[in-house]
Amino acid sequence: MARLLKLLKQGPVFCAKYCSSAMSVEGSKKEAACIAVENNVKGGVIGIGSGSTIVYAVEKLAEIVAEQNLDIVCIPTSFQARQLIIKHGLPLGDLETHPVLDVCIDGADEVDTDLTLIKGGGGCLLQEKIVASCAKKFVVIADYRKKSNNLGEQWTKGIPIEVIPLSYRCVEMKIVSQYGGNIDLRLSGESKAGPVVTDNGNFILDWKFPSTLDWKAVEIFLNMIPGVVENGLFVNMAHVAYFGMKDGSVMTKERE
Ligand SMILES: O=C[C@H](O)[C@H](O)[C@H](O)COP(=O)(O)O
Repeated sequence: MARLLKLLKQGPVFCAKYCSSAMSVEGSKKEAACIAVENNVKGGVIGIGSGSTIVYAVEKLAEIVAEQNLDIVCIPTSFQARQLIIKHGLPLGDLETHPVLDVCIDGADEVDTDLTLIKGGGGCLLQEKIVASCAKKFVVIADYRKKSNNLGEQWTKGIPIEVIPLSYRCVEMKIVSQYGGNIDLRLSGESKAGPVVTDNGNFILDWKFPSTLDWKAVEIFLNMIPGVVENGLFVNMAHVAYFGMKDGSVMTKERE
């Protein structure tokens, strides 16, 4: 109890839930997702992110919509998100009919102390960034492995960059000549020979950057390269992050 009281006094970083048992990664994703949905969904237009953590958020959303008879519309950020919404019988909308969202909830690959994010580990960064940019509130849900002091400490696969296929070599060269590091074209692996093709028909480059950089400047630089469609840096977008911690607590961090 003393520990809980201490956590509650930590300003914008506080413990929303506490229990003493050790938590698995999946358990911590679920805790973060459930608390985030409980605290941020009151009805309205909801952006649904992509990845494994959002699955728990959609389950919780379906539960509270049924319990409280909430009036919502869900806007997907990917093929996967659309399928999740349909699977749970939630109302499906799009940005054409709902260009302003009340809240968007999504996972992240890494979250630094400024709530700058790396996203796109699952290749969905483009639609995720579009949908999040239309939301009045962008809520991030993540397990404890995603929380870091500096980007690159936890997520070592690099910043995903979605590119028009014919441009990928030129984009690689321009990034490396400006900032260094190294870049891999993301490949499909065993499921198919050749590159990953995104929901939008593009390729993904994964840029292992050499050091901590001015992320806003990097984001702008990347998006100015002809052929780049979007990059996985989300700067000044997240309003709040919920981290499921190893001890079963959920830590909340608001953007200052
Ligand atoms: O492209 C994928 C998305 O950006 C995901 O939100 C991100 O990779 C986090 O996914 P997960 O919740 O599976 O860790």
